[in-house]
Amino acid sequence: MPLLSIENLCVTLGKHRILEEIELQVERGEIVTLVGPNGSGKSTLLRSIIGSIAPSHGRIQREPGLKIGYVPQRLSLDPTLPMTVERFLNLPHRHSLDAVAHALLQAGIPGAEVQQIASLSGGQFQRILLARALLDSPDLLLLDEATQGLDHRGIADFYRQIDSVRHTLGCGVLMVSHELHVVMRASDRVVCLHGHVCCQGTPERVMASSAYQDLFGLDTADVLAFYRHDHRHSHHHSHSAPPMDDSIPSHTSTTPVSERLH
Ligand SMILES: Nc1ncnc2c1ncn2[C@@H]1O[C@H](COP(=O)(O)OP(=O)(O)OP(=O)(O)O)[C@@H](O)[C@H]1O
Repeated sequence: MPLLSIENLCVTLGKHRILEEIELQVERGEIVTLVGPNGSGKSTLLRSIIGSIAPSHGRIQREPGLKIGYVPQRLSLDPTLPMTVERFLNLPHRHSLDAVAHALLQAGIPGAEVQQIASLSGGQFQRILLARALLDSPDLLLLDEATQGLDHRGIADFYRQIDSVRHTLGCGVLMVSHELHVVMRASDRVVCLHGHVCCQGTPERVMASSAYQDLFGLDTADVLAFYRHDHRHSHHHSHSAPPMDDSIPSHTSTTPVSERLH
């Protein structure tokens, strides 16, 4: 049984139908990324999965006992409020010192317990949010644009951490991202959303689909070229600096693309 199975999900907010007939599954150990233009319903879908938005139709089946870790798109804290990382991670429930230390390690920011939240950089704070989501060893990790505001290196590091976490925990990952270049390297499967699922499948197949190209336009060719650049070969550099390779190993899932054109 998949960790998560969504069938014919429809969501209406106010008078507007935001999501239409969504079909989606996430298996243990896979990274699935939702891409789509602004307002296409990505956050709404994640919020439906965590149960904060009720579907108007369809169903969301979770593996029995499924533990979900969620990194929201935005979390603003009052910067004048003195609060250590440890205290923040113990809200709303207390965790053991060991559990906090372990989550920080898994999130790639070990030993940050005593730091003040207000003193953290954007990238460090994103890792604290990731640590918070990892505290209960989730079976499914949901990330809503967790890398927004990070620079190129920070984004690559963050996705590398996610890849490591899914191997260590064996969890499934469903994430929303606008960073198409990185997404295509970091995901096993990509789901292109525009109110409905336009297409889904392996990154390369999704990028080659006309539904995806209609949504993302001409830039697609560049992304595809980037993705196809095979980093298993070696680079020859004439200088001693390390190669500028922020890539995350691509995966070889053979999931076929499914496509619906509207
Ligand atoms: N509580 C709400 N009531 C009414 N409409 C809402 C509500 N929340 C979101 N919407 C609308 O639902 C649509 C989808 O929003 P959502 O945040 O899911 O999109 P998104 O794909 O995550 O966008 P972005 O990439 O900009 O974050 C938008 O048109 C938004 O205005």
